[in-house]
Amino acid sequence: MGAGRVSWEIDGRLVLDDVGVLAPAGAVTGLLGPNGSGKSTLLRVLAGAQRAGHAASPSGPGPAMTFDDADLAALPRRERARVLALVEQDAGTDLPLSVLDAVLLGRIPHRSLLAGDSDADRAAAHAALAAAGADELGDREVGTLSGGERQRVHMARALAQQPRLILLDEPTNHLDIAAQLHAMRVLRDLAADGVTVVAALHDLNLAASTCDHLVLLDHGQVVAAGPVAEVLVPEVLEPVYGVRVDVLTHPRTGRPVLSFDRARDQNGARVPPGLTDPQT
Ligand SMILES: Nc1ncnc2c1ncn2[C@@H]1O[C@H](COP(=O)(O)OP(=O)(O)OP(=O)(O)O)[C@@H](O)[C@H]1O
Repeated sequence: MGAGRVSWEIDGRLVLDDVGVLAPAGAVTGLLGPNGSGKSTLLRVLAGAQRAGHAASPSGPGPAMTFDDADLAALPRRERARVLALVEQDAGTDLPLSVLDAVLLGRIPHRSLLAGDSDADRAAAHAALAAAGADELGDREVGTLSGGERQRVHMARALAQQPRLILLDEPTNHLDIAAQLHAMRVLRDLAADGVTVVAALHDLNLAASTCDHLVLLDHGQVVAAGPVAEVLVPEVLEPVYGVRVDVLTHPRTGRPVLSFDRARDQNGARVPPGLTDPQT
């Protein structure tokens, strides 16, 4: 996925300031950043689903995001849904909908407008539920599920959509540790099948263990982007998050493992972020 430049204004405030995102195909890209840095807004703008606010200069004309050279925002909704799935944070529903029916919604872009669910649609929905670790929930009503169960169902709906680009907003925030690892495995498998995966994540260690590529936002701007080993370093993270960061190396995987502490000097006084001495 290649992005042009995205600027977005809400209530007169620039919440995305000339943001460009490149997400390699067949890779898991982690979208990182502190609260309010613009991750959810960016994902929704890229998916054409952002309702509040409007595009702003200085981005100027041109597509916000291209996928296989097509301007995704310009695609008709139905066509876009054949390419792209968005898994939103806490996307609740008040409809009395069974889990299976909720997952079958992901099949709509792939069938003719008046057709009902085919056997193939049902098979795809059951396969998606199984892949998301939710195969026992099919008969439940979505509104009765726990947060983690609902999160698996949202993932299953997106998998049933069989997208080539999947955008996920905090896909693991309600999941227990085993389910988190399972969800990230699912994303890695999608990437191995050639799907472009972009996931907003708060857990930097989950990003370290799973992602190939990272984009770090701060105050609506991209402050770092690149391979995991280049972005998850104290010089980049400390000024953005305002904490002290130590980076170790995982003995088995060789990937970074991060430890965090409040930034302090030798006397125990708090120091401005980014000024910690890596020797202490
Ligand atoms: N509907 C809205 N009305 C006003 N401001 C909004 C609206 N939606 C988002 N914002 C503001 O835009 C900024 C970016 O919000 P966004 O939700 O994209 O951040 P985020 O990085 O996803 O945050 P978090 O990690 O807390 O989920 C924030 O300052 C937020 O308050």
